[in-house]
Amino acid sequence: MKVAWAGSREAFQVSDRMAKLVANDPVFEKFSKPMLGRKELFKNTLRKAAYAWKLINDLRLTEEEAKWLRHYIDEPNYTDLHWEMFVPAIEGQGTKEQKKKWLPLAQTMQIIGTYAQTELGHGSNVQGLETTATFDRQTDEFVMHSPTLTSSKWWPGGMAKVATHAIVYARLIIDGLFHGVHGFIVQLRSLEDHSPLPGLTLGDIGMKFGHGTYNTMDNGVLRFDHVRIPRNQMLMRVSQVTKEGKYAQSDVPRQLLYGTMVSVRQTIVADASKALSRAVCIATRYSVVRRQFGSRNGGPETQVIDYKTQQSRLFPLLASAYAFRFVGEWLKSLYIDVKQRLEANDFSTLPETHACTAGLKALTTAATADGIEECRKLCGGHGYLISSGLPELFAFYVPACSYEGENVVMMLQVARFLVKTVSNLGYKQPVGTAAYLGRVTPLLQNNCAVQTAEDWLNPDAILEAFEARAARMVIGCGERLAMFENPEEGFAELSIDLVEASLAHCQLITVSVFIQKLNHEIPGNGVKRSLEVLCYVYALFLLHKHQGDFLATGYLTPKQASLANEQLRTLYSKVRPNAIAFVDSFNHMDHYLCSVLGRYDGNVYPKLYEAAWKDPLNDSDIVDGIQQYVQPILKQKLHYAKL
Ligand SMILES: CC/C=C\C/C=C\C/C=C\C/C=C\C/C=C\C/C=C\C=C\C(=O)SCCNC(=O)CCNC(=O)[C@H](O)C(C)(C)COP(=O)(O)OP(=O)(O)OC[C@H]1O[C@@H](n2cnc3c(N)ncnc32)[C@H](O)[C@@H]1OP(=O)(O)O
Ligand SMILES: Cc1cc2nc3c(=O)[nH]c(=O)nc-3n(C[C@H](O)[C@H](O)[C@H](O)COP(=O)(O)OP(=O)(O)OC[C@H]3O[C@@H](n4cnc5c(N)ncnc54)[C@H](O)[C@@H]3O)c2cc1C
Repeated sequence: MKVAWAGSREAFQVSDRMAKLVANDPVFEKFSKPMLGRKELFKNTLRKAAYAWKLINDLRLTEEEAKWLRHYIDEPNYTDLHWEMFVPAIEGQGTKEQKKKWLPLAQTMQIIGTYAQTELGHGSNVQGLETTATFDRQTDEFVMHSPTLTSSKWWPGGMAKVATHAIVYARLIIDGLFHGVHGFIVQLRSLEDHSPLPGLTLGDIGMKFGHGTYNTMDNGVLRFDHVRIPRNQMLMRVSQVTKEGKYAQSDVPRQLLYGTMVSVRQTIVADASKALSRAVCIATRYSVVRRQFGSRNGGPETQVIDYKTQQSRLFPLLASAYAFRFVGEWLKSLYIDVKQRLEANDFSTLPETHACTAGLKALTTAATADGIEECRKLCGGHGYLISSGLPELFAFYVPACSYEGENVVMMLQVARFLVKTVSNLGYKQPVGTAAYLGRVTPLLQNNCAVQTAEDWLNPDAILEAFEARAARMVIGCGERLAMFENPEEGFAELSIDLVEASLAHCQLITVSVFIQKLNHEIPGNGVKRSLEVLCYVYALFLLHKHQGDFLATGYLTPKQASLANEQLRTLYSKVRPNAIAFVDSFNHMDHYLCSVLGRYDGNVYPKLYEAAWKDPLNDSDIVDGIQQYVQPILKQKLHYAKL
């Protein structure tokens, strides 16, 4: 199962080696992080990042190994933006010459980059960005300027204190004419003494949610006061500006300017299963250790994992972790394919890839963020302790619902893709993830054939149910949209339904990828049978949760919906004996989990007790402030009524 989770034996070995490397090195200790102040926390992260870079070079780690190493170090920092956004932006949007000049500098970290798109006033609406890049023909330069307070760049990671360079997105202006938003490579700091270059105001935007997690990152603010950069620092694969000030667009579609976001959204989907599996691992192990009620004749109480209600909250999350792992793997291969096509100037699959990355990013991050919080509740009161590992994980994870495309905004992008697909149905056969929309007639006419709970243990029945629900919701939206004279007005009016239809479409993708995975790639019958159980749990849990959609679209009868729920309860009993094996298969080490409740050895209570004594408040019996503020109250002998 560890191999099935990792994707291959080689993938398992690489990640396992890196997990052990990090866990066994005292530099990467992280248990004391929540006790550090901001400055110490930040410096500590800089130290770890520098040490990691040294390891990567000394041990000659491959790109894959280096990614895993950074993952297990488990502290967001400037290198994430450098590797995940700055470098890919140059790769995807730079010309050959630009790549030749900038990539070697970035790949050896002689320069450190960030991605400066969002502004104080605009994040989702990229076309609304206000920063200007005005071409000056006399000097062959762009003048970068922040004309308003709301045009201040706001959020870019690593920008406040570390990055030497940034890809800055700004409105291109030539001779007073606006030519849309483009990316520019801008140097921010001196490579000699790290001071901000003249004309730039740079700072940190302040503390963020949680304590020890995202505050290791220096998210920054940046303002330009007429800062000049050479013309050849505009990323020019999509559009070019000549030294005469002529603006030209190549055959490459403008959407490629958004290409870096497609790449990172894909990574975010692949990473969702890491965060969810981590929370599920903690909650499952603890649910086996924790006992409440049910003791008879002085015997042990019941393990809380044996309560059906605990199972009904925990096991769907376990199944979701596996579903997200497989859909992440699938999306990665879709992305690798589109990347190769884009390099060869084939842009045909970009719209579908954009819809998949946007929608699955929204689906997986929302479910993971909610799932982590559910795991905290599944651990009762102890889940609220930092030493459970869950509060910090939650604080680290929740911004994923906002960054790289706010989730609702992303679902609306999926909706645009679906509406377009439906309106083209007469003359363009949909392919890939939208292929089912080409079979609307049977999907709209046929109803579910399930008659017994057992009948739900059938991938075809499940797939058809999810296809019919998505098709009926999408087509329904399409029909209502057609009644509006102004399509944009209609889209806005129906946006709530469109977001729900997009979710149905994305859930269909996750369910069908899980089913495909079972059909083709699982080594070992035992592993395959166990994963089948999780696949059914995932699908029937979604069906139960969204049964309103399945019933309202008329595909299911109430009886069939209740048979699905009956089968789901039976499936929980099949998951129970393997629950620990399922979470051990994630291969999460204690160092990575950083959780007393989720320890591999299950030795929870002594370690919980021990961890409490490490709190700085327990350094002495009488702490600072007691004599000054508590003792006087005790000694005054005043009755509150007399105050
Ligand atoms: C603990 C951690 C430890 C270690 C980590 C270790 C390793 C790290 C590993 C991974 C890192 C992973 C995650 C990162 C971690 C943290 C986050 C850090 C950084 C975060 C960065 C950011 O957030 S950067 C800013 C991101 N901003 C956004 O996402 C903005 C969202 N808005 C948009 O995308 C667009 O503006 C819009 C799509 C909403 C609308 O665009 P608009 O210009 O108005 O265009 P439309 O008219 O709607 O569309 C025009 C057509 O273009 C199509 N389109 C839109 N977007 C794309 C696209 N991306 N690709 C292709 N096509 C696109 C659209 O569909 C339209 O097409 P038509 O055919 O209909 O014309
Ligand atoms: C931790 C973190 C790190 C980040 N790092 C970076 C970075 O490195 N570089 C960078 O450039 N940016 C970064 N960002 C910024 C991030 O990309 C934006 O915050 C994100 O894209 C959301 O945009 P917004 O803040 O403008 O949200 P808004 O769009 O203002 O969202 C507010 C609300 O409005 C709703 N809404 C907006 N538009 C619509 C619409 N058309 N229809 C319906 N509802 C709508 C949203 O659903 C949401 O509920 C980071 C953000 C965070 C939290």
